[in-house]
Order: sequence, then C-alpha cells, then structure tokens
Amino acid sequence: MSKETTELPPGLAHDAPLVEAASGGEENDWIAYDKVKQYTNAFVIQNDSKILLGYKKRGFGQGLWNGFGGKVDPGETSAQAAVRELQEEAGITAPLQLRGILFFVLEGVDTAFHISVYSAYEYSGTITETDEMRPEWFSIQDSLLPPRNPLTTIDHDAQAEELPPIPLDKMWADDEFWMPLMLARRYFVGRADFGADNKMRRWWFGATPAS
Ligand SMILES: Nc1nc2c([nH]c(=O)n2[C@H]2C[C@H](O)[C@@H](COP(=O)(O)OP(=O)(O)OP(=O)(O)O)O2)c(=O)[nH]1
Repeated sequence: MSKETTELPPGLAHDAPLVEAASGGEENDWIAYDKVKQYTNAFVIQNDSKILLGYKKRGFGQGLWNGFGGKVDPGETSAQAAVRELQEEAGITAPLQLRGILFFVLEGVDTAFHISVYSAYEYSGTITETDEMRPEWFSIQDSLLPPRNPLTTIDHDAQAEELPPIPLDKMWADDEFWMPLMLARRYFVGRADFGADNKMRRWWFGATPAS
C-alpha cells in the first residue's frame, strides 16, 4: 500500500494527500532559506517515446541536459515565463501545462529555487540551437515509463528507438526521482537540498496517486 501524506517538506504545499514516491538522505533538518525565487522548466514529449532536452552551454547548470526554462520576470506569471523561455531557448512554441513543482535549497545560498515544471505533447516552430541551449531529442527508456498493459497495442515510434536514451547521469541528480512521475502524467511536488559539494543531502518527492 503506498504511503499517503499531507505533511510536505517546508516550501511545498498541496491541497490533497500525495503518495510518497522517493525520499532519502541525511536525517538532519531541511536547510533554512530566506527568500524564494521563481523559475520554470519545460519539456516537449512526443508519443511517450521521445523527449526534447537542451544541453546548457553556459551559466547555472552548465554542461547538464535539462528542460528549457529560467527566471520568472516581474509582472509575468510562471505559465507566461515558461512559454517565453521555451521560445527563447529552443525557438519553439508549445501548449505547456503545469505538471509539478520542485523546490531546491543549496547549502550556503539564502535564496531557494521554486521551479514550476511544464510539459507539452506537441509544438510549433523550428527547433533551434541558441547561445544558451543545444536542443536534442532523446528516446524515453522503458525503465522511466509506467508499466504498460500487455494487452494494449503500442504505437511504436521506430525513429525514437534510434535516439540515445535520456542521459540521467548528465542531468541534475534529483531528476531521476521526478522524471518518471512527469512521464506518467502524475502531478508531482518535491524538494531536494544540496550540500556545498553539489551532492543531494536530503530529498522528498511525492505525486498524485497513479491512475
Ligand atoms: N531539472 C532540474 N532543473 C533545475 C534544477 N535546479 C534548477 O535550477 N533547475 C532549472 C530551473 C531553470 O529551468 C534552470 C535555471 O535557469 P537558468 O540558469 O536558465 O536561469 P537564469 O538565471 O539564466 O535565468 P534566465 O536568464 O534564463 O531567465 O535550471 C534541478 O535540480 N533539476
């Protein structure tokens, strides 16, 4: 029986019980923070078989693969920021929907990151490399997808199978915990605290029950 909880780590809120999906790290307290900055992160997924990621060429998270996103500007909603950042960083427009919230605290940094995660299953425009991101498609490995009903016919995307799998070892360490929840289209929330060595110190991820 999965564990349902309404008690979430500080910084997270949700109005219904969530099922714990992953938790771990040291038992000590969550790291304290003073301020919270709003960010977005957006993913384009096709046929449940491939996902568009961008290689971060500069700045925070340089050298890692990620969705497309950045800071929410003053006067902007996070949904508007997500659409703008996807356009600025990948050159495309997509009907993004909110899929989850991530909260990160870094040891020695007094501003916490609140990230609204969006995804879309279609897009328009031409995927374009920018100064900040190099976009590429990756195939979604079965291990990240919910178990399939063997009686359902799968619309295999032969082209996606030729792509490299999602490079979790070259992404933020927390991504492996919530990526399967996003791919299963479950609403998720999660928090991860990172030490000064950039390793995850404590984490908790939860989601709406699997349907
Ligand atoms: N997947 C993932 N993304 C993360 C983590 N931590 C973290 O900040 N991000 C995302 C949120 C943002 O999409 C991105 C950081 O934004 P950015 O580096 O582009 O922001 P920026 O300050 O340059 O802002 P901007 O100029 O693009 O507006 O990284 C994490 O642990 N996992």
